[in-house]
Amino acid sequence: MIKTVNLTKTYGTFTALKELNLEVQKGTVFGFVGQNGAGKSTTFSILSTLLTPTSGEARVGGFNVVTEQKKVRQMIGYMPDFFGVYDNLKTEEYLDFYGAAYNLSLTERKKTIPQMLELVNLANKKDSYVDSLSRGMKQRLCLARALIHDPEVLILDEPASGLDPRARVEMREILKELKHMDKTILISSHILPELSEMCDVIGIIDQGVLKAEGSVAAIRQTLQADRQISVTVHGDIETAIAFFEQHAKTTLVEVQNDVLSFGFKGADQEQAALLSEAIGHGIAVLSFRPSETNLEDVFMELTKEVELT
Ligand SMILES: Nc1ncnc2c1ncn2[C@@H]1O[C@H](COP(=O)(O)OP(=O)(O)OP(=O)(O)O)[C@@H](O)[C@H]1O
Repeated sequence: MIKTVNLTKTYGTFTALKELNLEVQKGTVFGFVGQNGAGKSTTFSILSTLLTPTSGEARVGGFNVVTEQKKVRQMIGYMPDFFGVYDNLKTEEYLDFYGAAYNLSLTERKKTIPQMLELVNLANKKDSYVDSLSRGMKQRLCLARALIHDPEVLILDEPASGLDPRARVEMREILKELKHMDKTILISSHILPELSEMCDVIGIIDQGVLKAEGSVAAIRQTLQADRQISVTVHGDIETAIAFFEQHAKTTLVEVQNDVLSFGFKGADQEQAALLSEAIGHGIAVLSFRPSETNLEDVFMELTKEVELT
């Protein structure tokens, strides 16, 4: 549904986005994670046809975002990170205005607008002025606006930013509903747990470069992030210390209260092999426990790498 090939955007000598290659399948919820300035909004603006790439290509539903803008715009609903609302309009009028802008007939608007207001939990606010709405409500109204022409693809730039925890939960529930409606959703955030829960695939971007892409579990595995392994043995701990110290994939072996721990860099398979080797060496392993790498650690690991280069 969405494909970018070597997508690049430069501002003068500054590269905001560097050779981004993305592929998002229909019906997928894709989470774009990165710190401020990583290049998320730049990517979303290009996909929404609002910004022209310097080089490379981007397609939505097979249509080129530069040469087939009209077709792309019909396919997407875009919710920018900063949005303006027309304060002197009532919510229903506001959606009517956008519906008309998308060439929906009066009959279509009369049918669609109540459905959209229902979907974003604003049915009881249809006669309220936009400026009387809370931030969370305004954000949901903008989501309804992005949905007014029933687009197949939704591009949501930090839809939960600035919302209190309750409003975030509400937003998340609406997005779950949209997922069930088989929309393809691209959503950005710098808050990882929020995305990991509701996205099928996550892409981590840093300084314009896509550092990793895949399911949360796959990202952890591909990165082979350093993990900490704790081992307890029955009997001779000295042999175990010597074994783990000489092993090529372990670092910083230490013992505390009869628990041996060390750093380990390797994939799951190699970790399993290490345990077999230890047993093969006659070490009576009682427990062998790797620490859980959470998404936050993965993210920190990735961005640390970039700072070092
Ligand atoms: N018009 C512009 N001129 C020059 N630099 C720009 C312009 N727009 C964006 N940038 C720079 O490009 C980089 C990427 O910005 P972008 O807005 O895509 O980041 P982001 O990941 O969306 O961050 P945020 O979460 O803060 O919105 C930033 O360093 C930003 O300062």
